Amino acid sequence: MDALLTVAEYEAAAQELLPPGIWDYLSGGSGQERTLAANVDAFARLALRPRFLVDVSEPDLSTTLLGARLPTPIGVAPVAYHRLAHPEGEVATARAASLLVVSVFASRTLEEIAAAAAGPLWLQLYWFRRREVVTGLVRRAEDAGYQALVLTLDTPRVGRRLRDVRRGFAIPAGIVAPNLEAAVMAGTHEAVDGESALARHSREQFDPALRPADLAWLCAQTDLPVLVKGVLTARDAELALAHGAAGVVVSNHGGRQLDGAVASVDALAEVAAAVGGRGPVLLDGGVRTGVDVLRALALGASAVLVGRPALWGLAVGGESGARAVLDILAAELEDAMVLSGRPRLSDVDSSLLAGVQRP
Ligand SMILES: Cc1cc2nc3c(=O)[nH]c(=O)nc-3n(C[C@H](O)[C@H](O)[C@H](O)COP(=O)(O)O)c2cc1C
Ligand SMILES: O=C(O)C(=O)c1ccccc1
Repeated sequence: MDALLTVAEYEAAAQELLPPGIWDYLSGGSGQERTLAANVDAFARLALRPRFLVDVSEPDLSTTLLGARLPTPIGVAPVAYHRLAHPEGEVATARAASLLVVSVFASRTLEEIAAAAAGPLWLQLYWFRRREVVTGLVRRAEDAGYQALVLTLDTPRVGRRLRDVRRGFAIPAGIVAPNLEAAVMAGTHEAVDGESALARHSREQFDPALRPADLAWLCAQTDLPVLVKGVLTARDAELALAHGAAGVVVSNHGGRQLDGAVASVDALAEVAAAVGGRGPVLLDGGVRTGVDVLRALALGASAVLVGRPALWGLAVGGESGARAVLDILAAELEDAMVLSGRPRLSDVDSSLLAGVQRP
């Protein structure tokens, strides 16, 4: 087989390899999948304005995020159950990633992942009704050396993902979320009529009454920085920072929650302006090339996260497949920085984009 050269080629190879039900869970979105498609399409509409007569002989992709030096501004978004893609699951991803946001629904323990990790780990949390589940995870993350927490705001319940509803999707027996006690996980393996097992589970276990005061309470439980994920408006960025958040992840959950929500890259400039340098602004959703990474940085992102692309790499080749996908994105980003006359990330701003208001 010829080497796979693009994320799109990994996507096609992963689809060949994975059972259809797992493929649909990983790749699908909610509703008509309009936001899923919009995330990718919105990037393609952002045209670049290269400049020349700039010394681009030493491109530098490195950056600092929450005090940690990273070789590239590309991390892995929190995705549940990496063992759906590969038996080693998150341990393989952690070896490949320079920044991994571990899902609270990870299929390996926080400690196993920490022992394997090549770079910083952050732990993503949902707002469980049983608050002691949240605080217990915060303690474990601190003890295992995780460097930040990420509270996902966009999931008061799991969205209607019609592919999963039609298949009666449930997590296969044998793949578990070992960081959550069995009582909290009840029902995730049983198909139900008219709803995916995860959607039903989320209605039972997630507290949909999450308010700003709860975010402030979570921040007070820990010295770790707490980022909020799922921000699409200046209003929510401001509220979150005012209640203790250290940064935000601009995201629509990869088009899996509110179908019709704005493409994440189209929400980025508004959110970055509201944050105004008070903390990092990450973006996820639809990043499929290094040029997409550059576009997000130009609109104010401090770094980007990729969700599905990492899982496609994992499905194709475990640790080395995940690494290959991240290496493709980094190589494409370097190429785009050199060819656009922006050899350092500090050179990347909105002057790179056609038709974007410049300060
Ligand atoms: C299979 C799958 C599982 C996910 N699980 C979680 C999760 O447990 N927690 C979370 O905050 N986001 C979760 N997400 C959303 C991702 O963190 C991220 O927002 C999204 O995948 C980014 O879009 P992309 O896949 O286009 O890169 C999941 C996404 C996918 C595809
Ligand atoms: O599938 C998802 O996108 C997700 O966020 C989730 C929610 C609950 C359990 C597992 C994953």
